[in-house]
Amino acid sequence: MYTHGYSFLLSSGLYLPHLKCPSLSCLFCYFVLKDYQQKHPEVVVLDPPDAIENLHNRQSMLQDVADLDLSDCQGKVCVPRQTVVNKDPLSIPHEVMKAGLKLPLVAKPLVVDGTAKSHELFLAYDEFSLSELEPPLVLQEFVNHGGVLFKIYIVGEAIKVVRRFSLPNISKRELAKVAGVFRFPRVSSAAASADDADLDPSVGELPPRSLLERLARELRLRLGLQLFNIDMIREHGTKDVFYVIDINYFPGYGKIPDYEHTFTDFLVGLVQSKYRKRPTT
Ligand SMILES: Nc1ncnc2c1ncn2[C@@H]1O[C@H](COP(=O)(O)OP(=O)(O)OP(=O)(O)O)[C@@H](O)[C@H]1O
Ligand SMILES: [Mg+2]
Repeated sequence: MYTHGYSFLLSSGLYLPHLKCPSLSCLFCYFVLKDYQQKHPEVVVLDPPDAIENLHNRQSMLQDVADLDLSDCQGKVCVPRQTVVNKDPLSIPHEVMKAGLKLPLVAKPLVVDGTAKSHELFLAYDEFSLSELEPPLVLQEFVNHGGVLFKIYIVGEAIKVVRRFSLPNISKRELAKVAGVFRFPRVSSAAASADDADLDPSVGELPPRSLLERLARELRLRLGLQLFNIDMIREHGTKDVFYVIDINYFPGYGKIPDYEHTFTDFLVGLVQSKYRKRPTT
């Protein structure tokens, strides 16, 4: 079994030995896997490296969500308005104005490559301080969401949702009073689960199941992936307007209750469907 960052390889129902790799998006692993795939076309590569690569860029990762039309569903799923600045930090204020983005903004490194630096995020309260940031960056409108985030884990056809604490709302008053760009800690690794917290139902209520099922199915097809998670927030003050802010490949499934069963069911299902497809001799 090849677990780190990339796909599971199944060869006639036997797993390959586990290869250890320190990085979630190691280029070496990427080429090893590509090479292996070419030499062993009989092996099922669950999630193709090229599709995984798509999630390592914060601009391309959200494109498929932006293209979705779920208007016939119970709710709306959008992506925050955003723009990309590749080079000149001094051009950021102008680029933000050109794109018509509203403050405050979240500044995120464009490429997610498994390093701590690629997860260094900043909140920007005024346009002039934006030049202090280091491109290449995605600048995204901050969406007030009541401080709760939904992590939606996809394992093939299975969907599991957990609640995590997130950044608090930013009021107009605070925005008017504060200036500058501020680095904020990696909330996802620090935050405790919000599943047992006494949350205001208008904030903590899970997104409708039918919406999640449709979203997961569409993204599985469009991204061409089976093992990923979606970070989604509900726009504060609405019941059913959601924003996808991040998609991660092969996330820490340990955070979902009963993940062992979800995973083994998925793997057993794969082996069974492989055997079913085999021509009988
Ligand atoms: N547009 C946004 N509006 C409001 N909050 C946001 C927005 N984008 C990000 N955040 C907050 O910042 C956190 C981290 O953002 P994001 O998931 O995009 O970055 P990341 O580097 O992948 O972080 P992590 O690895 O912790 O998930 C989110 O969990 C959320 O709390
Ligand atoms: Mg995230």
